[in-house]
Amino acid sequence: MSQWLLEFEDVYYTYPGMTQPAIASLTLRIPQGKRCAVIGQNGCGKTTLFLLANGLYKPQQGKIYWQGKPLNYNRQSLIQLRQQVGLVFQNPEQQLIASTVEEDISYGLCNLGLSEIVIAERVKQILTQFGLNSLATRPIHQLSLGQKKRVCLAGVMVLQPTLLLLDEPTAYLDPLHTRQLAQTLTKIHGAGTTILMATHDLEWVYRWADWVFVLEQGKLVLEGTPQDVFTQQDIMETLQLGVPLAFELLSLLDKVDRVTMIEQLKTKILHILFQHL
Ligand SMILES: Nc1ncnc2c1ncn2[C@@H]1O[C@H](COP(=O)(O)OP(=O)(O)OP(=O)(O)O)[C@@H](O)[C@H]1O
Repeated sequence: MSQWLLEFEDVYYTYPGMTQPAIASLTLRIPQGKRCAVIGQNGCGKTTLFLLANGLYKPQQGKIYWQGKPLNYNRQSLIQLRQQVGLVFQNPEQQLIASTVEEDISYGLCNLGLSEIVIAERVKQILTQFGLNSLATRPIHQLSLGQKKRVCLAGVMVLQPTLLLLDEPTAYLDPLHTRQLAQTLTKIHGAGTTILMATHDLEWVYRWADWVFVLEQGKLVLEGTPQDVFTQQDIMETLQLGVPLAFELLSLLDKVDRVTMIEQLKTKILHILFQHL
């Protein structure tokens, strides 16, 4: 099997009525088994990339391949693709459609034509796995935002996707729920799912990702390990993205020679901290 799960080859996508493409000449390959992050300024095309990746949008030019085969846009192929490429939207309100938690989680399984017994079993397992048992029969509108986000992730993971796409999953989460999400994603990745996350949280990217894609105006401008990408500090500053504070402070240690005084180091660290305010 190819080492690439999903491949974009010179893809263009322009929204109806718009003149500028949201995705332009995009060539990008998602490596199997990795924790990938896609970063870039607001409006650089991250969400559009995801909507193309699971076939909700069709490129006007270029090709997208899933496991080496070009995407097919007939109904049956798209149902299969969306089971394998799970997308968690940034805003849970766009994703949650049923009235209760367990109904919502079972919705996607019903589309796969599974028996009621299998569906009930899979829903039960995922409710337990995501700590949602006490909320199973709760109306969706009564949940907190953090709980809704967890239900969205459970509703996608119940389909056992090969690739999980997460659009800004840490947005609006408090530190506790951000840590819980990190633990959940570690388990999901450990069980064999490749993950691609869009985020503005560079500290998270630095600690979490194996591979980073940097987009600008719908194009891939940089990719590599977090270390490789953030070492291109000039490019990251030109793109107005900057680099993670942790990276910058740790890089400082590499530059310090033995004779540099501690006081000088402290001054430099304070200077960097102020730049990150
Ligand atoms: N429905 C739409 N109709 C027209 N233009 C759109 C639509 N959705 C997005 N766009 C435009 O497409 C471009 C890419 O938007 P997209 O939402 O993919 O960016 P993004 O990187 O996800 O942004 P953010 O970080 O703010 O979530 C932007 O210029 C945006 O204005």
